Amino acid sequence: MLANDSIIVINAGSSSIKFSMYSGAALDLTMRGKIENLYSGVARFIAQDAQGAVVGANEWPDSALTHEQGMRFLVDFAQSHLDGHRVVAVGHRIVHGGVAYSGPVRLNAAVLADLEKLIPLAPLHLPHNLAPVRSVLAMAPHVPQIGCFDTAFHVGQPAEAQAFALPAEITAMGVRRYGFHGLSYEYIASVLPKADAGLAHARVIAAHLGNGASMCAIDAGRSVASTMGFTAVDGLPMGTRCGALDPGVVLYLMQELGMDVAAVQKLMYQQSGLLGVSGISSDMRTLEQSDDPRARQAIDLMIYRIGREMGSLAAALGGVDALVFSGGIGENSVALRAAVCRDAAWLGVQLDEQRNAAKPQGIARISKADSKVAVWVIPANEELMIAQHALDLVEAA
Ligand SMILES: Nc1ncnc2c1ncn2[C@@H]1O[C@H](COP(=O)(O)OP(=O)(O)O)[C@@H](O)[C@H]1O
Ligand SMILES: CC(=O)OP(=O)(O)O
Ligand SMILES: [Mg+2]
Repeated sequence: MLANDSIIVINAGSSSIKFSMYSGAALDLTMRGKIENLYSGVARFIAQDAQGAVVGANEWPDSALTHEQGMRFLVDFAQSHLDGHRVVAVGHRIVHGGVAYSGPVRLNAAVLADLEKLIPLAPLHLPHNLAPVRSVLAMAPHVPQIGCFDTAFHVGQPAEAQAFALPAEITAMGVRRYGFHGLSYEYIASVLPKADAGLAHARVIAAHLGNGASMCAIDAGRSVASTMGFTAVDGLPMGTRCGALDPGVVLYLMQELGMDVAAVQKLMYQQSGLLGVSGISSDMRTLEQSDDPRARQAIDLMIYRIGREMGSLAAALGGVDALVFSGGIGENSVALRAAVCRDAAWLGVQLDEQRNAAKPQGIARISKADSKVAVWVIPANEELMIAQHALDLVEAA
């Protein structure tokens, strides 16, 4: 990697597209940008250079911007802001790798065809993850594209953490728990020991709370359990996803209410969670500002379910030494962190209310000095993990 050689990273989430450009062998962040609020209200774009100066901004009022429209805008923007940088690789976050893809991989037509078969396992994400790969393949076929999987970090989980109690032949078909947000957890596991060397072998519960939300039990840097399972609809209630649901509900919806597969999928992925319970919004900021009791009810349900999952993950770990908040909600919602920590007092969590309320920027400890469980805020950085994996693969080639 020469100083002007750059890796572009694309992270297409369910409600946002983030992109970053890293340059030189040290992977210095040279530009980053984000379009958020896709499909709802006012979509916003902002891009910043290495110093944090705004180099681009846009707004799409009331237009319900799609991933495709967003990507088209970002490609145009990136091309006109390359500023002498040579793109040596494009790294992508790919939500599901299924059984076959357990580590970063060079993407080509054959791999794409394979991954397309996994779309039913991640209908809200995979089509948006794969579309930009195809566009870049068509525009610049010689540029290596690297896929990094959200499922990969969880591959080494104990067998019982991965298994459903289903007949063995169904399990053998790949119907098992995978876990997601793995790039986020991998980043957390990599930086936590740098923030506190005493936590290198710790039992950690990490909560990635964004539009998609999950929690992960990490033992000495390795994933041992996750709240997400076969798909990213399991576990916590999210912006628009219901999270864990008695499977009998699905049968009832189909048998008694006559809903077909598409309707049930839409209900579980797009009409539930914070949006469904509140009837107002999937956006935590909007709900926190509302005085409608249904907004409170939706937030309280999320907090309750985080607390329940914390108990479950603590059991998987045999105890807890640290709790980490990440993702748009985890990094920014002072009130949610306070409520979650109050509910987790039984585990030995003691939040420092002042540090929590100080809205920490960057990696910060927010628990009291004598808290048995250290509480940290670690801003999600899936993009850096992707850039590192892409660099490793390009250099190994
Ligand atoms: N200051 C804030 N206070 C509370 N919630 C916030 C704040 N900023 C962002 N959020 C919430 O974070 C969520 C989006 O998380 P993010 O990780 O950016 O999404 P994605 O999963 O699409 O990457 C939204 O619910 C948003 O309301
Ligand atoms: C896996 C997942 O839920 O991703 P996101 O948070 O980007 O929706
Ligand atoms: Mg996210």
